[in-house]
Amino acid sequence: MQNVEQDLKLEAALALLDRQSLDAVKVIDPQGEVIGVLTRQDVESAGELKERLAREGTRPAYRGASSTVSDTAATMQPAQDRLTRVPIQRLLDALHDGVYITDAHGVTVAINQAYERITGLKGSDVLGRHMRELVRSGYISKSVSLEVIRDGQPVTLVQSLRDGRKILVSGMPMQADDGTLSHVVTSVRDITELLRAKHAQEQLRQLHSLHDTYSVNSGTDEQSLELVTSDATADCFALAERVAATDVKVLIQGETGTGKTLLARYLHEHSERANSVFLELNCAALPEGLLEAELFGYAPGAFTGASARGKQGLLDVANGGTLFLDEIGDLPLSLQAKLLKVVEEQRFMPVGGTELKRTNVRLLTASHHDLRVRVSEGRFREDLYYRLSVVPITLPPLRERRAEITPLLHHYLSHFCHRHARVRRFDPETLELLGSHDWPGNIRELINLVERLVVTTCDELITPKMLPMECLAGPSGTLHSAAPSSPDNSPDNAVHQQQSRQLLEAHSSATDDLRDTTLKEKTEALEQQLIKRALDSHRTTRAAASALGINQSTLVKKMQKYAIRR
Ligand SMILES: Nc1ncnc2c1ncn2[C@@H]1O[C@H](COP(=O)(O)OP(=O)(O)OP(=O)(O)O)[C@@H](O)[C@H]1O
Repeated sequence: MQNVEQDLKLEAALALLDRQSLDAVKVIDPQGEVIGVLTRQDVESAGELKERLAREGTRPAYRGASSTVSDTAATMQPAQDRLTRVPIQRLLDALHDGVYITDAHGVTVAINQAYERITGLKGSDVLGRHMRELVRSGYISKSVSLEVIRDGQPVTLVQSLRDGRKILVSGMPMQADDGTLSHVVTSVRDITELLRAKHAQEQLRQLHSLHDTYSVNSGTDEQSLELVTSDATADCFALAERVAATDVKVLIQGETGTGKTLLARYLHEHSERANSVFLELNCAALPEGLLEAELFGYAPGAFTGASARGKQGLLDVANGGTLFLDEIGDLPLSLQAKLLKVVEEQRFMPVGGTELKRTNVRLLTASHHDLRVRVSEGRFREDLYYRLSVVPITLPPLRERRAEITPLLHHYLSHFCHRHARVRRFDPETLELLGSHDWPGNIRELINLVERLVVTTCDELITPKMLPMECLAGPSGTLHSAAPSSPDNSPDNAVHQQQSRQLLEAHSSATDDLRDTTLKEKTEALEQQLIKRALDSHRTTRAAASALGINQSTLVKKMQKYAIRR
């Protein structure tokens, strides 16, 4: 804070701004009312003003009253005697930002040239008119001045002009000496370009964050399009290649893990949109509200907790590219109606929005449900089904394309050996067992198992005893197990693994001897062997029972039944 007592000419006032690194100077009229604010940016345009003043021989002077100069603003009073030589309008016109001044009642008393340039409104349209009247007659969409008068506080907001440009409007209340409101000074800045740059930045940010949530197209994806095919799937990929270049909607059906997403990427990468974005959204993964917001985006402050900036929907972000909607059969009916509009008109309404948005996106969809059944159950719109399934492709489960199992095992073994720097190979018997496994989780299950075997085994050779129990159950069901279908490292699974090893060993020695016996007898023989082994390797019946996954009393009963002693 400092006091200014000396006379200051206009140039000196501007220099003061510069020299003292002030951000703004308030300009006060002869009656002591603040009628303008010179910002640092205005100093830049002051050169032009000075030149003009010099040309006209005007040497305006300002007197710094015994007023306070803060770090950010200096208050100066025009010298009464020389005021007539300082046309305030000229000062306002020198500003780069638009200025709009009303009195305390909201009647327009001054605007500058920049305001006319930015808004396209003329002084003759607004001077002397009340803001309410201007809003009513449509000259101005919203009056910041009226808000400042109502609240007695500065107000800043972004307004849209009819030509789409955005302006930042900041209204400041100006007080008279007695503390009452005297004027409202509003500055107006065209921020269209600034917003455009910010928007681009925000789009980029959202795209980056999408990488974490969704699969965004990336040529470096390790699993991208490294295909193992057999006759059963080669036809699917050939068909995909034929239709990829067109924009037709493809509905991919198949069990989980059969490669639906991979096929969708394949379609995208063989299409003309290959250089644009590929986004994937799993419609079964989110509750309805969130799904709608992700897909269609929302307007700023559309609902409690919504970002004040709003959010772009995937339909927007994927504009020009491909949007893959996985598990489309789980899309709630209300959103199916909205999606139908996108399919038919390439337009959609963001949540809480007021304007329809256009999008040029190729929609690919997939479902593990039979969508026709969903339609017949009334859970999927028939019109949407036909729109989305112009070309339906069904990927068979892995058990129906067994020819792919061994190539897939080798493919992923070398992939994970490379990734984890290990050397591993499959024992032929292991390959045989895995080749006859039913793979309910399809290729994803196979990939997970291979990675797990690579990292958990110590020997180079992967033998059958290292396999989880469920993989020992061949298609004939000779050894059926209730083990969990996906491999994991839980203690439960360790028990199952141990059991499976025992079962396998028991199986190989028992099958020959028992060829002519009944299933019940075989099972009992195996059970006895397993119990004996468990008792051999554990000190107590409790530990043996736990290793077998049964409780102690069951084990004791079985020991009695088979007359097994410790
Ligand atoms: N023909 C193939 N050759 C090699 N890898 C494949 C093949 N098909 C699928 N995969 C791989 O199998 C895994 C599962 O495939 P994908 O995610 O495409 O299945 P999905 O049917 O979309 O599964 P979900 O229904 O659970 O979404 C992926 O890692 C994928 O790269």
